Amino acid sequence: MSIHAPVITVDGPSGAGKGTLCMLLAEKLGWKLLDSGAIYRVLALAAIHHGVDLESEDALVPLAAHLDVQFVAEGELVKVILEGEDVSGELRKEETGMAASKVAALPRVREALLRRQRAFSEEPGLVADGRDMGTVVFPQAEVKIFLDASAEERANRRMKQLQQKGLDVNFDHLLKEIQERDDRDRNRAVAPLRPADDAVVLDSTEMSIEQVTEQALAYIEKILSAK
Ligand SMILES: Nc1ncnc2c1ncn2[C@@H]1O[C@H](COP(=O)(O)OP(=O)(O)OP(=O)(O)O)[C@@H](O)[C@H]1O
Ligand SMILES: Nc1ccn([C@@H]2O[C@H](COP(=O)(O)O)[C@@H](O)[C@H]2O)c(=O)n1
Repeated sequence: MSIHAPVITVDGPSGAGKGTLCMLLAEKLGWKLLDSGAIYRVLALAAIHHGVDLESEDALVPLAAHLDVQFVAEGELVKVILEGEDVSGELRKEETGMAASKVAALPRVREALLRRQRAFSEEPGLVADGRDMGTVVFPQAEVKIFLDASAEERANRRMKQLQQKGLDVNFDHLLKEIQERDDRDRNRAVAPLRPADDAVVLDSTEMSIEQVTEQALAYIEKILSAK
């Protein structure tokens, strides 16, 4: 029997649909949600605002350890406040994701953010979205899902998402950025993006959001009812 609050981890590459799936799962189960990518993105923004080099591990570690950030729920949305400033818009930009993947490649930076991520785990349970949730942050998680999709499909989804925000985007440029970020996330020395040994892999390339949610829920129910 587990002595900690139950955790469901959802890892995978950028644009696979992790955030969408995690939000729906957390809503259905009434569990907490951790968007760990947002923490790396906030750190990257803090570094940029303070003129800190994104590759300087020595300068980034204290910034990570004392990150002054609040996630404020406002209806369906979460406002992100960094050092008193609302950075919610800036946070979701593609360039912020790219900067986040640079700071996320540094081992001591990841170490400095571990406790902050684990603190999200509380009753009745947590749905954790990221790259290393099942392998490093919550290795004891009851359910581990690795959500994948082809790079082309992910770029296509991102393009539609940005177009809905009224932005003019180029598919080839987005695909190149996604591949560059994947490459950095998969090949870094610490906590590289990969499925945990005990994760189920869901390939969502040909699946709708509803189909992904249905399959994930069926898997979660199967595992949790057997515990
Ligand atoms: N199965 C799906 N079919 C079509 N579109 C999808 C699917 N899942 C998610 N999407 C859409 O793809 C876009 C990216 O999804 P989402 O933000 O959930 O991905 P993510 O894996 O969390 O990405 P990131 O790691 O970069 O934050 C969103 O616009 C979302 O609505
Ligand atoms: N557990 C995690 C989560 C994220 N990252 C890095 O942050 C970048 C941004 O993540 P998004 O999910 O918000 O797109 C991502 O590319 C990773 O480099 C991470 O390393 N570990």
